[in-house]
Amino acid sequence: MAKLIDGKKLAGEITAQLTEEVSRMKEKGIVPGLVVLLVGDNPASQTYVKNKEISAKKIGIHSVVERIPASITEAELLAKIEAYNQDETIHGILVQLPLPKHIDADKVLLAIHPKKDVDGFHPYNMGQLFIGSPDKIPCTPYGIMKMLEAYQIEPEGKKAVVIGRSNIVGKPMAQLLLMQNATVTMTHSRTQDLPAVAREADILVVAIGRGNFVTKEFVKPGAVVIDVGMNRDENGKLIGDVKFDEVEPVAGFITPVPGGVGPMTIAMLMEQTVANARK
Ligand SMILES: NC(=O)C1=CN([C@@H]2O[C@H](COP(=O)(O)OP(=O)(O)OC[C@H]3O[C@@H](n4cnc5c(N)ncnc54)[C@H](OP(=O)(O)O)[C@@H]3O)[C@@H](O)[C@H]2O)C=CC1
Ligand SMILES: Nc1nc(=O)c2c([nH]1)NC[C@@H]1CN(c3ccc(C(=O)N[C@@H](CCC(=O)O)C(=O)O)cc3)C=[N+]21
Repeated sequence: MAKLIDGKKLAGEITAQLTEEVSRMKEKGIVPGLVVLLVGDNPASQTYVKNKEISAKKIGIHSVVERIPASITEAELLAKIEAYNQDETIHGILVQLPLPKHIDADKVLLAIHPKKDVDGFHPYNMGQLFIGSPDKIPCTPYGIMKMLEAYQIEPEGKKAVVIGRSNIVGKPMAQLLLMQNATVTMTHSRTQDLPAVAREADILVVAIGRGNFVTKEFVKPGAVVIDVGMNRDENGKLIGDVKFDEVEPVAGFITPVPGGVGPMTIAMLMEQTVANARK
């Protein structure tokens, strides 16, 4: 049976440390501030934003959530971002993705000041990551690296396979594993014989967005399986991309959904916001 990687517990420990640190910062008159801009009423986004709000409150981060109607124009949204770029009480700006179709997400991410880009999605921060000197790191892959570290899983020399090549998860994930000297294979929807490729992995990271897609045929016995997926089944229950009950007996380590990668993503967002206020 696989050992469970408890993201929720680890995120709780990180949150507790941040809470202490923020109370010390407040004695010096510093209050970390985070703004989340949520455009439209994507129900999935609402849950994430709610969890971020709860976590920020717990830590003592000044948290602003702007719920903006989908009818906002691109120019109006860019103006809001510019105002937060100038606002000294705000150390982190996050624009929840996806955005409505009439708004160019690339333009929006480019408008966030790289120093306040606690998501690590700005092309400057992405570039820094890919040349090997990161400052802000995309929170989901960053949280995954923290989980590996906490469970003493050493990527060096291991074969890592990443399924999914999005800018927010798959690509930065592969880069972080590469920086830790793993031998990394990136796979996607055009990969031929994906189960055979995945079966080579000592560390398998799955970020596809299809419930229960990864079955035991994808997993080498003893492998570390990290499930990024957040999907709803026919009953509305939250499920990962990995068929947990089937893979768990084969894997060496596995992350659950919920309680795995999700809480760590939020913890890293808080960490990068506090780090910014510290500077
Ligand atoms: N827990 C967390 O904190 C987070 C969870 N998520 C979740 O992770 C999942 C992935 O998110 P994200 O990276 O944004 O997704 P995207 O939809 O942006 O990308 C999905 C990737 O999966 C690949 N893919 C799709 N179908 C297959 C297939 N049948 N075989 C192989 N590869 C496939 C796509 O390939 P191609 O490029 O060829 O189209 C693409 O590269 C979602 O469930 C999302 O909700 C996302 C962010 C944070
Ligand atoms: N600019 C931007 N940055 C993001 O980081 C970002 C985004 N846009 N868009 C959407 C994805 C998704 N995402 C999640 C974060 C936390 C949970 C999370 O807290 N999950 C919990 C509970 C979920 C629940 O119970 O509903 C868990 O897995 O245990 C999930 C998903 C961040 N994303």
